[in-house]
Amino acid sequence: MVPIKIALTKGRTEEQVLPILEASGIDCQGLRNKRRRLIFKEDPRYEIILVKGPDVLTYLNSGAVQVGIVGSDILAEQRNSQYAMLDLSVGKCRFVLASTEAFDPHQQRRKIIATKYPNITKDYFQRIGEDVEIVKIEGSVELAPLVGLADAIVDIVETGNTLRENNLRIYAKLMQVNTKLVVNRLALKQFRPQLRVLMTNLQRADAKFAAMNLIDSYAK
Ligand SMILES: Nc1ncnc2c1ncn2[C@@H]1O[C@H](COP(=O)(O)OP(=O)(O)OP(=O)(O)O)[C@@H](O)[C@H]1O
Ligand SMILES: O=P(O)(O)OC[C@H]1O[C@H](OP(=O)(O)OP(=O)(O)O)[C@H](O)[C@@H]1O
Repeated sequence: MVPIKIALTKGRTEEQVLPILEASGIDCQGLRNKRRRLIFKEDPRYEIILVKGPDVLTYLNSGAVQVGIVGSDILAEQRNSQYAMLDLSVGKCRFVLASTEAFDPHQQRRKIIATKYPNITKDYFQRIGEDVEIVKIEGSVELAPLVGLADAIVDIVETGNTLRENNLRIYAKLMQVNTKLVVNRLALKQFRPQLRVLMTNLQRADAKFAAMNLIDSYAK
């Protein structure tokens, strides 16, 4: 049987999804002890490759992989047209507009907004009918309004710690984010029975984790 190829986003997503992959019955020994390896074939049903988030759709669209596991922030930013088939309960956070106390959301001057996500930012300001200048930066986004690079930022917030520790506050909530399983359109036909098994098992494993996390969060 030809294995299904899965592009898994390296880093935070990989760490959060790994227990779900294992609980779904996929052999992840290799991923657990990966060192610098990037391809994992321990489970004969799957070939898992580790890629940067923004590259997941490049692999998926080219047909190099059939399945991608990636944050909905990246899918929205890249205006994905493949099928996001499964919502996982991990990677949950949200997009916000944030800045210092001194920021005036109604300022007359055209605002400068710093972000890692220019399309999401553009779409948001278009929706509310405001023309802004967007400055794309690659990380530590919270710095931008503190050092005068921008008036405000559009970024991801999970716990709110990064905003708090940098004396920033939220001015608007844009959208929710979570990790998704995306499937290449062609693969849906070619790998239908195998994809059914993968998705059913993942959904079940994810539901179990979500329930356990819910109980833990209430029991704290
Ligand atoms: N603070 C957060 N809490 C929860 N999920 C997050 C958070 N930040 C990012 N994510 C989600 O996890 C994915 C991966 O985040 P990660 O921080 O590993 O990526 P990155 O910062 O873009 O990558 P890199 O560190 O390689 O530049 C994001 O695409 C998003 O879906
Ligand atoms: O609300 P919190 O729980 O504090 O999480 C929010 C932070 O997490 C992300 O940054 P990341 O850790 O990916 O670092 P980066 O600055 O390199 O993007 C995001 O860009 C925020 O800075």
